[in-house]
Amino acid sequence: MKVPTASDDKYSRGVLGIVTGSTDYPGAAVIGVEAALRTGVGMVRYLGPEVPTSLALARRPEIVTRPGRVQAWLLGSGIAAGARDADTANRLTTAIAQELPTALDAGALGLLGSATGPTVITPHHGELARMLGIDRSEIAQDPAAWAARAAADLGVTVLLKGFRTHIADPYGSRLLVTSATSWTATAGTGDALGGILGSLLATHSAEIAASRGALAPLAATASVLHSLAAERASGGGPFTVLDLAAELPGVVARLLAAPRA
Ligand SMILES: NC(=O)C1=CN([C@@H]2O[C@H](COP(=O)(O)OP(=O)(O)OC[C@H]3O[C@@H](n4cnc5c(N)ncnc54)[C@H](OP(=O)(O)O)[C@@H]3O)[C@@H](O)[C@H]2O)[C@@H](O)CC1
Ligand SMILES: Nc1ncnc2c1ncn2[C@@H]1O[C@H](COP(=O)(O)OP(=O)(O)O)[C@@H](O)[C@H]1O
Repeated sequence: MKVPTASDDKYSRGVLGIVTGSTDYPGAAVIGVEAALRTGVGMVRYLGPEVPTSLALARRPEIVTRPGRVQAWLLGSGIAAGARDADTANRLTTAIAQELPTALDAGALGLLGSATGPTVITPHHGELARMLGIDRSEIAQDPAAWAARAAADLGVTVLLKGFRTHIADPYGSRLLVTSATSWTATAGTGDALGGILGSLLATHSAEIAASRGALAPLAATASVLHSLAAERASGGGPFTVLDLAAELPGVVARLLAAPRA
């Protein structure tokens, strides 16, 4: 995690561009924006249709909803692959063409073929099965092996979600994050993970530019932050996604204060 210094400003810390949410799934935009801001980023530029834009602004007036320079992108949560409006399709292709560090989720996973920049994909088992043209049960039998194979075949960093989250990259990194609580299996928690990951990509764009090998540890860090925030939000019982997001600043502070091994 990157700690701001006295010489930083909102731009030097990193700006995250977010193209998520739709008229059908506006909540995904709100969740991703909330999680990104609470993980710590210089600025969020949210670009989307009117309904999710209004909802995101109502919850988080600090976001900027005009296009402009960013250091990383989070694309696709809450966007149905087959039902993109022309503006959304245009925003997605424009973002991908910039070749910046990018997290591809949900409805943007199908754009992987045009993503030539440093890319992390964040599928659940059903989405990875669809991408690879295999049955979901095959992935469930050996998710670590399928994450590794997808990373090698697709040439990107893979974060395969589930109770166990497997992270693999084409350069040999293999990381595993086990969820602290299965109360996390609730709608929208994946959208929050996207926001956390996007925030880390934006604040570490220089490290990623120096080496795409930086993506896997950042993806694992996002997953750890997500799991710890879920554990705190849960306290042994159910929680909502915004409860998880509310725990993120405390989780970050606690990890930064912990002595390093
Ligand atoms: N508040 C909001 O705005 C929210 C918006 N959201 C947005 O909704 C959109 C659709 O996302 P989605 O994951 O619900 O459906 P989709 O990718 O079409 O998968 C369909 C098939 O895949 C499987 N499958 C599904 N989940 C699985 C799993 N965890 N692990 C394993 N397999 C799984 C299952 O297949 P089956 O069981 O039928 O074989 C299922 O029928 C997406 O844009 C997302 O961001 C959500 O985040 C919720 C909150
Ligand atoms: N049984 C489980 N126990 C703990 N965590 C889980 C479990 N199932 C899924 N998760 C986590 O919950 C999140 C679900 O993400 P996703 O499937 O994309 O859902 P959504 O699209 O509704 O946000 C992921 O972070 C995943 O790792």
